[in-house]
Amino acid sequence: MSLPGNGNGPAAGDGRRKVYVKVPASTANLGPGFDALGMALNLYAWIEMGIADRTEIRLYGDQMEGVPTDKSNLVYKVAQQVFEKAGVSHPELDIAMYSDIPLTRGLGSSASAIVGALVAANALIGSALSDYELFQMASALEKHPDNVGASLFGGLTVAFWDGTRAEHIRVVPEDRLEVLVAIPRFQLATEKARNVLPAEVPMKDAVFNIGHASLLVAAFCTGRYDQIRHAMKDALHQPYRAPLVPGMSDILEQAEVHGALGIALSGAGPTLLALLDRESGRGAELERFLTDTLKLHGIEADTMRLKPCAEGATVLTHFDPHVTLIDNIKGEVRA
Ligand SMILES: Nc1ncnc2c1ncn2[C@@H]1O[C@H](COP(=O)(O)OP(=O)(O)OP(=O)(O)O)[C@@H](O)[C@H]1O
Ligand SMILES: N[C@@H](CCO)C(=O)O
Repeated sequence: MSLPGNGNGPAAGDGRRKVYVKVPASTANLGPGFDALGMALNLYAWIEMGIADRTEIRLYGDQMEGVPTDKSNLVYKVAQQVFEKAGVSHPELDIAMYSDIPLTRGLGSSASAIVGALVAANALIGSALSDYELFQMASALEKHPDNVGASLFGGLTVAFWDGTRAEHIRVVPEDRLEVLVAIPRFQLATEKARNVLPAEVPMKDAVFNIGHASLLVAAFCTGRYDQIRHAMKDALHQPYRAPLVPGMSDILEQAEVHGALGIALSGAGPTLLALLDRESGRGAELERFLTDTLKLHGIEADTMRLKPCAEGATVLTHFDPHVTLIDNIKGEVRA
């Protein structure tokens, strides 16, 4: 993380209650589990929220460029939905947010904002809504349950949303599973990456994905990581999205030769996400392969070594309302 220095806005010193939420990034689909599988990652955003006389929204970190600071902000709007559902009114909010999750890259930034806002607003009103209700709201807002399920509950989530209800089961991957992401230095909005998908798919492709997604879940549940290379294949979205990410097809074809247990487009992209066995010792080779291949296709990318995160969004009780959000986070990182 790269935290800014001090002087990032006023400390919460008016004596009113503030709540703090830490929410993980997420990767969706994991190849074949389109709109169904999600995994929380140890890359985070933090939200501070309090009731105020006048709305103020402060955004910190390198990842917030272009995000509005008025009442059109997603966090503000989602918080209002929580209050409305709970039958209370708090039109003015003091919100601060710091995020290490890159925007519009396929690492669930919008889901982190939605989930962080839901959990923070709910905490502010004494947890009037259940986690199940928050999950229904999150899935309806994001229009698919994969990223929001992972950010809310942590671990690997297997979920559906049928347009009116969402259900999920959480599985915690073993410790030896590591994640390597290559994040191209360009943004790809989910909306754009969904618009290239066909409205209908051949039955054989649907059957292909049901088998592969099912095998992938079974591989996670049983620790049969040798099956991930076979299971993490997709016929429903990656073939259509490949032209949006130059180099992606070569990477999907060859990453296992360079040490990946499996590889996929992360969410709607453009990030590519490889799973690794910690004991393989091949992380550096794989990292080179990913960045070199993207570079061959004219794409600069940054890599991050991550891990699955077992915990979902968490209300932090140890943050001090008398210092800034940034100072609280710095304290947490040091702790
Ligand atoms: N902290 C935030 N506050 C307000 N809005 C945000 C925040 N983070 C993300 N967003 C909104 O979400 C948009 C990005 O959502 P999008 O679904 O395109 O990408 P993503 O969530 O990063 O990727 P993916 O869904 O593929 O994992 C941003 O352009 C912004 O409008
Ligand atoms: N399942 C979604 C995740 C992106 O938010 C997609 O692939 O479009």
